[in-house]
Amino acid sequence: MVKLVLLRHGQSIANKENEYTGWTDAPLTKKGEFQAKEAGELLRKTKITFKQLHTSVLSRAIKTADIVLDQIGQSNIPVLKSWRLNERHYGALRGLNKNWTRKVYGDRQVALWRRSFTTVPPLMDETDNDRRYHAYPQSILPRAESLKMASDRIIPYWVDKIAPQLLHGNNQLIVAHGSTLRALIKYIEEIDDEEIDGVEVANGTPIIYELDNKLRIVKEKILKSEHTIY
Ligand SMILES: O=C(O)[C@@H](CO)OP(=O)(O)O
Repeated sequence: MVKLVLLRHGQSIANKENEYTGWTDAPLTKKGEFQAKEAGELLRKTKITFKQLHTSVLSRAIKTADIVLDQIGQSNIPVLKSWRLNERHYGALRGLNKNWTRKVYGDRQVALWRRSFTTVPPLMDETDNDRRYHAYPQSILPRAESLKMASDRIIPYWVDKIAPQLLHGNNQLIVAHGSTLRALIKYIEEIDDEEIDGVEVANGTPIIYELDNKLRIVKEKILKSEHTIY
């Protein structure tokens, strides 16, 4: 049985400040580094050997991945980084405090922005002018994304880079972001559009799937530590 592990990065400075983050490159806090280390320790005990690690181009995920690989003694494996695994783009909301937006726009609007499948946050005027995206045409870079839009750029990555590896029996580790992982969980577990708003992914908490040769779930386990907070 092949194994797929999903892991959300440790706490970032923006998580700590309760700010919308998306593609903002917020670094890990000390607590975030600790959570990554703890996730690595939990994974080491499973003795899973990975063939590849997939992550985004955002430093909170890359740093978490580095810490985990070090902890599990597998820093030698290939690490693939793709903007397709970036967090969902929060558009003009990024940098704003979530509680402040609740006061100004109301709980219902904030719940839609944060957890609905199709609601698009307010657009930024321009796409991100950051050199890590310069190789891509403006037309494919978002100015804000619903979870559905994020899913539409994440699933092709799954189909091209992850599923073929799993079908060859190669265990895969994905270190990414709350909504990137919600999109993948929705796809893997075939969760309805209306039900996905109830799915939360905690920082630094590995989710292990055992999959059969058609990539159907045989077993799922969440490795919680005593510090896991949803
Ligand atoms: O701000 C963000 O980018 C995400 C993840 O931290 O937050 P939320 O839980 O609101 O989708």
